[in-house]
Order: sequence, then structure tokens, then C-alpha cells
Amino acid sequence: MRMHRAVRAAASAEASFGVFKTCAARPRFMCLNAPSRVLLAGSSPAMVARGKGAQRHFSESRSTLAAAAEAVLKQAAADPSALTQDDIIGKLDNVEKERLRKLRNIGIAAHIDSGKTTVTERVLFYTGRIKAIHEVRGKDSVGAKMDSMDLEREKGITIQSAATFCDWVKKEDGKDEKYHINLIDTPGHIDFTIEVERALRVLDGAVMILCAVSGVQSQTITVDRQMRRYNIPRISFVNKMDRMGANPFKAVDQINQKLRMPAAAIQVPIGTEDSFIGVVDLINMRAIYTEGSRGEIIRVSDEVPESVQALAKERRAMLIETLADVDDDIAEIYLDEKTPSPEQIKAAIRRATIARKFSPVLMGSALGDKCVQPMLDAVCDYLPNPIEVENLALDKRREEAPVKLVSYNSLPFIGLAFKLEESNYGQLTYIRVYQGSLKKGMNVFNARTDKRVKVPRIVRMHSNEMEEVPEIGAGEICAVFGVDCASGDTFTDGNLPYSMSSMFVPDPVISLSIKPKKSLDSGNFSKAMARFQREDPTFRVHVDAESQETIISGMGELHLDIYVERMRREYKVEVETGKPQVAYRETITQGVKFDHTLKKQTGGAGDFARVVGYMDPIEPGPNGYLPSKFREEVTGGSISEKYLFACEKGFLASCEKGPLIGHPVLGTTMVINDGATHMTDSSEMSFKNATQQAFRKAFKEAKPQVLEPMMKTTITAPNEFQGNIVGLLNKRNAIINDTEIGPEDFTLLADCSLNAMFGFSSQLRAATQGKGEFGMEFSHYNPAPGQLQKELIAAHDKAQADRNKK
Ligand SMILES: Nc1nc2c(ncn2[C@@H]2O[C@H](COP(=O)(O)OP(=O)(O)OP(=O)(O)O)[C@@H](O)[C@H]2O)c(=O)[nH]1
Repeated sequence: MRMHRAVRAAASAEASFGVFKTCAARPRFMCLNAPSRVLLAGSSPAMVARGKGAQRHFSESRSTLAAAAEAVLKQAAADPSALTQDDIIGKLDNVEKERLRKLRNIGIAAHIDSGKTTVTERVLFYTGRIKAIHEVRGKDSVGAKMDSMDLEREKGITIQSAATFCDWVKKEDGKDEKYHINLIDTPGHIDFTIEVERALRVLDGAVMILCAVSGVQSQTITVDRQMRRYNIPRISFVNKMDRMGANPFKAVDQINQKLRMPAAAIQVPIGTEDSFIGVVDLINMRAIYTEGSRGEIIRVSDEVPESVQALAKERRAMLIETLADVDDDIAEIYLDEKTPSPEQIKAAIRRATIARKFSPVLMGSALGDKCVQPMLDAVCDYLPNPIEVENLALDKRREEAPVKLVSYNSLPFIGLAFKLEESNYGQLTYIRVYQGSLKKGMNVFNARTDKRVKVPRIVRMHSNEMEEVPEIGAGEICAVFGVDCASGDTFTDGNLPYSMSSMFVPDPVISLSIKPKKSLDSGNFSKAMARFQREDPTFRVHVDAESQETIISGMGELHLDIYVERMRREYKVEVETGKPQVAYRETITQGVKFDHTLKKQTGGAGDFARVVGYMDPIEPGPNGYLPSKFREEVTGGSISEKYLFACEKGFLASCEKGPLIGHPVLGTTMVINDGATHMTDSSEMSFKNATQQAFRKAFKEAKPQVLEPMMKTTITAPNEFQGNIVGLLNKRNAIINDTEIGPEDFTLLADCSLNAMFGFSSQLRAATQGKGEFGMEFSHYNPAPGQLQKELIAAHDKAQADRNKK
């Protein structure tokens, strides 16, 4: 057996110091265990009184809760900095702790077609939320519950994330334990990535699904990145164990190698492919079979079939070894050459998973109705409950100092609106309640707009159905009607000047012109545009000032196609679209001075404005080009405040539509430090126009450049095609950043320009006999190649000349 890292380290310590020490440090794994100062949300006696007088929904626990909250709040009022989050949690009474202990907010995320929706359908069936199972693109034409949109059912892809909830009764040592699970099924396709972003922003844990044949795929890598961005602990589920060539251990190796996430199987399969009938639970060394017409009967046997005994022993040893690498308790037991008990293993998996140092891997076949229930047990066993996750808000009173939120019903309310959806009953706003509870009829404050709104209706979502509730407790997810806001807004009870950081919204990279075929439809067309924009922050609409065309921008061709199709189906508007265009940017590369006078004095009211200053390029930051900036450094009042404001407006308008090819301007500073005003002929409009003219002239003198979007591209394919793919990428001037070669497949990470990637999918298919796949997401802007810049500028100038002729 190979020498374990902990043994090696200890042995070398012994060699150097002559002392053999076992791991002394106790694990500091859960984020909540580290003592940290907490500014408690709210401390006035009035708030305590409000907490006490709240609607009696959680009736049996209310009085104890209020008493506990009062004690905590009083202490916080006396000295807020003296309380740690542990103190607060320690003071939560048992009923409240029990409610939170059995609450899970989880997402299901994975590469396209891994089976997220199929798994979710089983989860809903086994938890009794739905009475029958319907397949994605199934023969009965009903479609899976979570793909509620017609388009999703037809295409067999998830477009929008869908939320639901269920109760799972976990059987543990002959006892039944009921867990409440809020679940969000997310789309796999990169074009709908915002749906994954906003789901992960508000969830406490995730199930990462992998295909047993393909293992880690290009989009798994993106999902992994997103999970890391929001510190999401995850369990992994290797699905499609019924498929030919299924190999769960390949997926385990790839999670370790490609995602660099320590992972180990906690099950091994019994039977393969067609004859896959169950799994061995490696922790308790027992066999689990799912039987019955839809796998609803779980049979547990202490007898592990002989055919898998050796494999089970080997994999159990690997599990313990991997855990010893990430958990000090297991490392200590391992060093003492003892075997940890099932309880110790389970506890270590839970600690390490929540600390995001480990991912336990389970396996099954959702389509074959096999072994989904043990995955649900694992959600309860290893993913965190809301008080095990650190959720921070920013305190506006204290220079946005972070404040920890505690999912405690009697504390003042804080929630985050993470998704908006138009429904037949008006705007539906999805909210994660981080602290306090949200009650029907309650007034909440929008931290961004400072506006007070009443919450008329609260619902729990079950895909496209809803269930009205009078109150939602802390740590839960719900949706509300009649609350006007933007995606990412924080809501409070009005006493706390807190806001929460929002999710990451990637920039759109593709745009196209669009117009209704019949002018009669323009009313519905505008309605659809407004709705889609409100719902999806990665979908943008603007009207080009010169061509008067409506331009839509988004994350990819599929993203925009789906909106065009939704417009046709949901709004009955047939549209004409232009060719997809890359979202270019413009910038300057050297500093330049300007002194520009706008002068029209031809009798009557004239126009006069003089602006003097300079333009400079802004050094790109670590994430690329920065937004352009305006500054005034006028001394002596040569331009009044009012006119300087107009200059800034002129600057912003210029940046929206750059002088080179009409695309937005990045990385450019414009400074106005002098100028002149005419007593009667100057106006805000003349200063705005003068600034725009000066900008245009100076920009062209400052060695401008067209920037093109570069895409972080991940390609996976069988090893024999590596040469072909490198060839394809070289032709596209891609920069290959990393290549990982596994036993069968390789993964290549490259930066490619989006422009060069049009038509790539069909070429990749041809070059790999259909076995290669790729995913890409926006990374940064780079200067476009010289020839392309010339072509773009020439095309833009020609279009402008044609327009002027008309
Ligand atoms: N053989 C086999 N096929 C499966 C299994 N689970 C799902 N599938 C099939 O895989 C395809 C994709 O399943 P979905 O559940 O739509 O996958 P998804 O990950 O939700 O897809 P997107 O959301 O569009 O990315 C469907 O044809 C399913 O029937 C499985 O366990 N075994």
C-alpha cells in the first residue's frame, strides 16, 4: 500500500526531530466553528417586541423562540462585538435548532444531459411530491415535472431553473427523521449559465451529477468553477450506471484530477450496465437494492455479494485514505493504524464536505430507477443546514463591514431576491430568507431603492405550480407576488441598513438585430422584450441610435434563439433577425490632448461651447479592461457645474457607441480641465455635443483598437483525437493554457476568440467522430487581430455612408 501523506509527513518529522508526533491539531472545519465577531442584526427593544408579537405560525415553538431571541438581542444591544456566531447559535432553542438541522437548500447542477431533470423527477416521486414519473422527452409526451415550459419539453433541455420542495424521511437506526428539502434544478447549457449562478448564490449545497460514461465533461468544469465562486459544498452523483461502458471510478478519478477536488466513492456498484441492481454502502459495508416497479422499495442486506467484496474492501480503504488527507480526526486514527467506525467515517465526510475539502461520490441510474434514495440520504447526511453556512450582509453604517446573518426566525428579516419571473398573476419574485421570517402582509424595505413594499402573497414553488403560505421561516426559499424589484435586491425589515452582495452576471457576447414582421405586433414585441430583460440579466436590449434597429444581446446563439422562439409562442409575434454579431469593444492605446470649440453663430440663438482636456488609456485590471471614466479638473470656473454635468452626459453617450465601429468603449479616461462659455449661446446641449465631438476626434488620434471577446474554452475528447484538436485550435490562433491527459480522455483549456469559434462545434464533431465536446464562457477582452479590425472598421464606415446617402 502506498504510504499515506500523513504518515509520510509524520515520519519525516520524526527523522528530523527524533520525535514521532500524531496529529495534534484538532480539526477546524466548519466555517461556524471558528470564533468570529458578529454584529447581530438588530438590537432595539422595539424589534424584540415586534419579534414577540409576530404572527403565530410556528405555534408550538413561538414563546420559547421569542424568549431566546430576546436574550440574544439584549446581549447584542449591550455589546454587539462580544457575540460570536457560535454564541448566537448556542442560544437558539432546541425546537428552532431542530427545524434548521433538518432543512436543506440544494441545487442540482451538471453538464448538459447528465440527467439532472431525470434525477429530480425521481426525487419528487420518492418523496411523494408527484404521483407518477414522466420522462424528459418521454413517449407519454407529458415531460418531466421540472421542465414545465413547452419549449423545454419539446427540446428536452432545461432552459430555466425550477424550484421545488419536498420532505424526505430518512431511516436511521430504525428511527424516521423527516428533512425538508428546497431544491433547484438548473440548466446544463452554458447559454443559460445565469440560472446556475443565481441558484448557487442562494443555495447551501449542491448535488453535482456526472455521466458514468463521460465522467467530468466541459460543462462540469464550469459548474465546478461556479460552485467554488459561491463556496458551495457538494456531493457527487454518478448517473447513467445502466449505460454501456459505465465506469464510476473514472468519474471519481476525474473529480480528483480535473477538478482538483479530493473525492472518493462511498458506494460501489452491484452489477454493471444492464444488470446494475444496487450498490454497496462502503461506510456500513451493506448492500442496498432498489426494487419494485419504480425502484420505490429499498432493500438493505448485510450480505455484500461475493463478486464485489474485494472491490468494496479496496474502495473502502481508499475512502478512508482520502479522508485522512482532509480530516485530522481520521488522519489520527489512520496513523494509529486503527479502523474508523462507520460513525467516525460519516462524521468526517460531513465535516470535510461542508468545509469544501471533499466530495463523497454516490452512484445510480435515474432512468433505471436505481439508487436515487441513498443520494437523498447523503444530501441530509453530508450537505450543510442553513446555520452551518456563513452568510454575510454588508452593514452600510459601518463602511459596508460584513455582518453574519443567522437563520433564526425571531431576528429581524433579511432576504435576497434572486430571480424574477413573469406569471399570469403578475411578477413573481424568488426570495431566499437569510434571517428572520417573512409574513404575508408584512412591509419590507428594498435596500437599493429605500422603498417600502407590502408583501401581499407568499408562495412555495413546485415547478410551475404554487402553494400559498402565510409565513416563511428563516433559511427557507419562497416566492412573493406584487413586490417590484430587480434581480439581486436585498430586502430588510426597514431597521437594518444591510445589503447583500449579488450574483455574478457575465457580459453578453453575441447580439443580433430583431424586428417584428408585422408592425401590428410591435406592442406585444415591446412587452416581450421588457419581460425577458427583467427576468434575465444576461439578456439585454437596446435600440441602435443610428440604424434605429432593436438589438438583442445574450450569452450565445441558443440563448437568443430561445427568446425568438418564446416570442413566437408566448406573444404570437413572428420576428425577423439579422446575422449574429460578436459584442466587440473599443479602447485607446495612448494619451492625447484635445481643445475643441463648438460654434454656430448664424444669427438668432447660437451654439457655443469650448472643452479642453486630455484622454488617457486606463491600465487593464487583473480581470481585464475596466469601464471608462470621466473626470473634471476645471479650476477658475471656466465651465460651470451645470455644463460639466452635460459634458459627462456627452462622454457617457460617446462611450456607449464608440467612434470606430459603434461598439461600447472600455478603458478610457476623459478629463476636462478647461474651456469657455458664451454668455448667451452656451447651453447644456452645446456642452454635451462639444464633448461628444471632442471625444470622437481625440479617440481617433489616440491609436484606438477594436477589442474582441475571448472565451475560456474547455474541450474534452478521447486521447486519439488530441492532435486533430490542437490543429483546429492552432488554426484559430487559440492560446492553449493547460492540457490534462487521462487514461482515455484528455481535457484542454484554451483562450479562443469568440469570433474564431463560429462553426467550431461541427468541425469538432467531424474531427473527433462526434466524440469530442466543448464548452465556453466569456473570459476577457483582447485586441482583435489587425486584419479583422480593418475589415470591421471598413464595414462600419460603409454602412454609415449608405445610411447617409438615404
Ligand atoms: N441511460 C440513461 N439515460 C439517462 C439516465 N438519466 C437520464 N438519462 C437520459 O439522458 C437524457 C438527458 O436527461 P435530462 O434529465 O434531461 O438531463 P439534464 O441534465 O436535466 O439536461 P439539461 O438540463 O438539458 O442539461 C434524457 O434522454 C434522459 O432520458 C440514466 O440514468 N440512464
